[in-house]
Amino acid sequence: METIRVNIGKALGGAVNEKDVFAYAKAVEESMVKLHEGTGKGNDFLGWLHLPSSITEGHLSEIETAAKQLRDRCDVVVVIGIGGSYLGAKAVIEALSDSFVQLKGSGSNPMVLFAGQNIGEDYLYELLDLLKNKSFGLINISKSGTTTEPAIAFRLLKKELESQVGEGEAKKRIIAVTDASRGALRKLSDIEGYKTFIIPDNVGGRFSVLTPVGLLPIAVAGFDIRKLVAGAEIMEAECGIDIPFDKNPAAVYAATRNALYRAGKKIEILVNFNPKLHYFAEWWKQLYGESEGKDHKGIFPTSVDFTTDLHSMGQWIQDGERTIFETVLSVEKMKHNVSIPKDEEDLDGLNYLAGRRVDEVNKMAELGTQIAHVDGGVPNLKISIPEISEKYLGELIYFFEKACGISGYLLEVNPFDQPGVEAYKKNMFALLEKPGYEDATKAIKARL
Ligand SMILES: O=P(O)(O)OC[C@H]1O[C@H](O)[C@H](O)[C@@H](O)[C@@H]1O
Repeated sequence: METIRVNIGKALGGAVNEKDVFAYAKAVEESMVKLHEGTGKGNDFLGWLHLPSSITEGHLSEIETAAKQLRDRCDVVVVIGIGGSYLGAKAVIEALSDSFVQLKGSGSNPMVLFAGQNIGEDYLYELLDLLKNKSFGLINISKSGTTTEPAIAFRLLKKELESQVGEGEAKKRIIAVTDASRGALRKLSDIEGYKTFIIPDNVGGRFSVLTPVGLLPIAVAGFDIRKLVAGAEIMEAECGIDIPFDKNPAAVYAATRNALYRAGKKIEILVNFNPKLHYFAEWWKQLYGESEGKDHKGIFPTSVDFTTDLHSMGQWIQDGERTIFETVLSVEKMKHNVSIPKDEEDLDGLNYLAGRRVDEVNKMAELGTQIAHVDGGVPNLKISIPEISEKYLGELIYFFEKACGISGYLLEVNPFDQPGVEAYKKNMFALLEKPGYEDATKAIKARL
């Protein structure tokens, strides 16, 4: 059976060698045990570990039925959420969709839009303006149920929806995904009688794409959540505790990036040569950034879209400070076939490419870049993806989650909390004079 594959060959021979990676084998094994026995830091957030294999038929059917309810009633569905309540669905939908879906439409599928992932006033104005002539519904996602950005978006969109279709019909077009009992969104949903899905207590936001947080919007967009989960289940087995170090992709990836970090490679760049994976990298950045960046430690996760960014960031990567390494998401097979046409005049000098596929040019750009960057002192890991499909995206999701858990323990941090995120929120609430923040308001205003 074909699966995604990790190749670390081009990461070795410079800053680290095979011995340095294998030196992590024992620590990786210990990290695995901590994850599987629940004895490590943050062990009340390990629900994601067996999520793919424990999702029931009944649960998937319930999600599909709710998705159908929205699909039948709405031309547009706005998914409201931020961070882990946004990026997984956005990543998968973007990867699987036609690049011009918003202009072409998507057959019988509703258009899926996002809100609550920023506090852009113009963004919200323009969205509300668009929705005025549309039959729309809402999926409101917040694990805590108290996050400011989605709460503002929901208040605005709910009002617009109710004024368009009335309160009764609006209730049928709103689905909430939130905590079982806590938070403002839970309270509101119970009072209004919205259909709700629960985010399990033991699954943190950035590990929640395989819960209704990701699965419901993905199903609404018309994609096969069963294949996504089945792909994740394949990697749950392939990255299992019983798979030896050198055969276990999550173990090898976690060990290699930690070996590189210890050798001074402080920045990991997730590279794609396929614009459909742009948001997959955004999802990955939250996963690794929030999991590892703490106690004044952690690889800084960043991303580039090639070849686009070879014409902007390429110079820095080739020639800047040697503190970086790259992890390339390499998609093997394209969905479509476009060949370069012959031109009699050949003024652009491209006839040497006539009859060859655009993807062949892209693949040579990828190979040429790998050789150039390795020559320039940038270690290069490669993750081969047979094609972009639900199955392989599911595999990628679980692979990265498992490697992240292992890697966080190798770094000796708690990979499952994010205390640092609260600092800006406290200041923002104090500056906005939120009730309960009176002392903080006084203190922060004195500093301005
Ligand atoms: O789902 P929510 O509770 O609304 O949280 C949404 C996001 O915002 C928080 O500030 C955290 O940093 C993220 O880990 C989380 O995914």
